Amino acid sequence: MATKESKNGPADAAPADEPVVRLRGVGKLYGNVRALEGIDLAVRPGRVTCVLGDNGAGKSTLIKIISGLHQHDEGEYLVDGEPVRLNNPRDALNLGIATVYQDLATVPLLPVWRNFFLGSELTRGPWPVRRLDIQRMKKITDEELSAMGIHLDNLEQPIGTLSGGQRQSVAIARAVHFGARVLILDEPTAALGVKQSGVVLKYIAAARERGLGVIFITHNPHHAYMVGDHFAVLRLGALELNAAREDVSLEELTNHMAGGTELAALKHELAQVRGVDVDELPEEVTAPSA
Ligand SMILES: Nc1ncnc2c1ncn2[C@@H]1O[C@H](COP(=O)(O)OP(=O)(O)OP(=O)(O)O)[C@@H](O)[C@H]1O
Repeated sequence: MATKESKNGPADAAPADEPVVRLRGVGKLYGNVRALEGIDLAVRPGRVTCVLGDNGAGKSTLIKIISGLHQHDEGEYLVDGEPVRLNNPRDALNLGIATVYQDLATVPLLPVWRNFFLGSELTRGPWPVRRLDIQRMKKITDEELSAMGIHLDNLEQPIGTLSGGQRQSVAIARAVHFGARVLILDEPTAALGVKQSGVVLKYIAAARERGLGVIFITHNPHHAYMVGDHFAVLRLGALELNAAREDVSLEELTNHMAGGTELAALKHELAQVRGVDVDELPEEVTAPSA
């Protein structure tokens, strides 16, 4: 079970605009490897918080802490304004924090509606003749997908026959149905082409419209900027940018992600290689902003 830490009692009710999830100075060590340090992050209802960063920057560690898979070693993790310590993902789910992983944990050969209710099947009738309530599960699946603007011709089709974008969208609708207030999306567009990524971005926006706080993990600043309200860029375990949309342009975000200084050095090296026309590389590579 999640334990609420005693510093704030239940009397300290969270004000209406309080973030659902807030991290204050959170740090994490794996032995003597420092994976995260001094992370401040707020996830508000009806807002998309994008977490960007290169490989090894600490994105997975951060979502593991928020989703209850790992515990933080430093700082505070607050839910509804109260410090918590989550022992497992069930604790996070009980607080309304759901994670949609890239592999989606679906059974490809089972119909869409079976996957929607996987592990939480509805039944009817008394024990020992209790049976699956197939009609109700199909109806709810249909209603929940429609509410997110997802229209499938046939809920009987195996989920493995859907496109990658559609499968992600079903997983998002499923999390919303089972009571998520905060949705963590682990690189949902990483393996998708342009069109399918567009499908997923549309449903991220739909989840926001339904009042969820969304944490969107991505490598891609363009995808982040299409739906993001707030941007956190991780670099070597620390936040190198933590800015609201109005305070950062797409160009700045791209430059932070690209590591402008490193790219400038790379461009210099490429200049020594025959056949690489460095003048064709983007201008910001040579003039990174601070
Ligand atoms: N279980 C572990 N034991 C030791 N070090 C770890 C462990 N997990 C992660 N690390 C280290 O912590 C740092 C952050 O890793 P993390 O996986 O969180 O980064 P990431 O941004 O998610 O990268 P990727 O996009 O490649 O998954 C890295 O230096 C990594 O080597």
